[in-house]
Amino acid sequence: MESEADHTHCEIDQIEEHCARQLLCLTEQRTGEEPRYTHIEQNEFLHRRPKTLAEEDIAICECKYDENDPESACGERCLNVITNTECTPGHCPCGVYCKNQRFQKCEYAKTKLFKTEGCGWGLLANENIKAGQFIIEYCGEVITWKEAKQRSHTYEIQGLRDAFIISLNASESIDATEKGSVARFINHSCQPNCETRKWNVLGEIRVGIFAKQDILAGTELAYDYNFEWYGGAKVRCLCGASSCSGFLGAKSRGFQEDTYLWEDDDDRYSVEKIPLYDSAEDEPLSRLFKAVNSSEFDVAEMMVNVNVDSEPQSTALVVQSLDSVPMEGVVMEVKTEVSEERKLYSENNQLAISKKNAMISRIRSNTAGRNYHIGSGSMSNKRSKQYNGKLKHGAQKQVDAKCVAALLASKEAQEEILNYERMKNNAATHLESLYNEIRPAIEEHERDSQDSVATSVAEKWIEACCLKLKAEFDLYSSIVKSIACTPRRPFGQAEPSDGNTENEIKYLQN
Ligand SMILES: C[S@@+](CC[C@H](N)C(=O)[O-])C[C@H]1O[C@@H](n2cnc3c(N)ncnc32)[C@H](O)[C@@H]1O
Repeated sequence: MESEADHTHCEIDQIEEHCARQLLCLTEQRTGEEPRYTHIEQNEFLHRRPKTLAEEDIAICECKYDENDPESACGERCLNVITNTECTPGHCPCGVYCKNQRFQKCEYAKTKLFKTEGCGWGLLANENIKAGQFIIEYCGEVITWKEAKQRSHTYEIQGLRDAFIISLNASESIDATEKGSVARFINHSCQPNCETRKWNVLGEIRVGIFAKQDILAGTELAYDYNFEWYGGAKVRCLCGASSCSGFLGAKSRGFQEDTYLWEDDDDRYSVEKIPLYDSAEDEPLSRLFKAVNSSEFDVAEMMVNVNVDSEPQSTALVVQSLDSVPMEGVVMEVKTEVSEERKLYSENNQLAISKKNAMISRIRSNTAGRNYHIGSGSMSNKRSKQYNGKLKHGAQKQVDAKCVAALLASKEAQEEILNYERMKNNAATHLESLYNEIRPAIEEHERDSQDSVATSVAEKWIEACCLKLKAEFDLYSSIVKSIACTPRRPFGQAEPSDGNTENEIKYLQN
């Protein structure tokens, strides 16, 4: 049974931990080492006052404390817990025994900051953590969405490599760049052991990091950022999971629209320093730390090992090239070997195709799990040069119908191809105007981290996509048919002026 004395001990522990963290910040700031930030354990509201809960809005649960049943004092069955709402002190029937004030009382798991290989700083469990356990609150400055966009642009210009802005709700974000809790150091993994959850605490939404599974002391904590990488750098994901999506925020629009990588000139992402894992079995829970037997675990020793003795075991990392990163969305690949001496593929369509795929991707994905966003800062010249000219996997090559038609001897075949091309272009124009029409709706839903795109919007888009795909299919099948059945015009010969040139065979009609 918990007593008042236990509570006092717990508070003293928390104060000690708080002081230790402040000291760490100050020490690091003094020695000029990263990370430099101000440690806070409460969100700071920059554009408004924190909400105060009106008496009538206080959610009071029906729990009754029973000393023989620890779960009775606001455990899993508590109505407030079920609705992700913390009990209000002074109003909970369980009084001091209420276990549902974890954010308010900073009931964090013990964690430890450490230097990773390749991902900057990271956070590890400094005690065994149970599945579902609240680990820490993601604290920072609460700012408007607009301010978040401006800030991330500024950070980008300043050359800040790490992103610390997460989405709080439809119109607000938390920026932990300058001020935050140690949750700001938790790295991303495509196979994470933690997740974020939003809780209503005294009327305000707050973001917590929770364990998805039992986590042994010494294991690096990680959650799936799934963030909206609206602009700025793409960061190659170094989580090492077999299911790794290749990049941080790989599902986001920004990922598909932007084209440069931080790592190109960043020592931190030097790929030869990353250990190579041959198979999923070989893959550790964390790329950096295998699960450590907690009884033998010594954080101090490990910190030394990490900082001093961390020479890489392997000198190679298989890095997926950007070209091979799978994109969501419907793409059509047509391979035609029409001519060696003529360039049949137009790259002008790359941007448009990429944009459409990004759109489809957004419609498909549910935004509920997305946490991060980066403002739509423009790409610096330096960065844009580094990645110029690289094609992304999803941006499939497009057949230049006019070039193909010009190679054919049959005027009828030429006309058919050009006709299908016109239809395809019309469908593309329709899709383009639809994109502009529904864009505000899409963006609005993207900002709302709890919602997904409305079905009516998605249906409209899908219909236009299908029409365009059909038009493309018609065009490409016409090209394939023509190439298979119509002789080519000999190289250097003028284009046929009518359908009866010498070389022509009767064009195969439908
Ligand atoms: C919220 S911060 C995490 C703390 C950060 N590592 C630091 O040193 O302050 C997010 C940044 O960490 C880096 N990062 C996090 N997870 C990563 C991963 N799986 N692969 C590569 N970089 C990662 C990226 O630079 C990202 O923008």
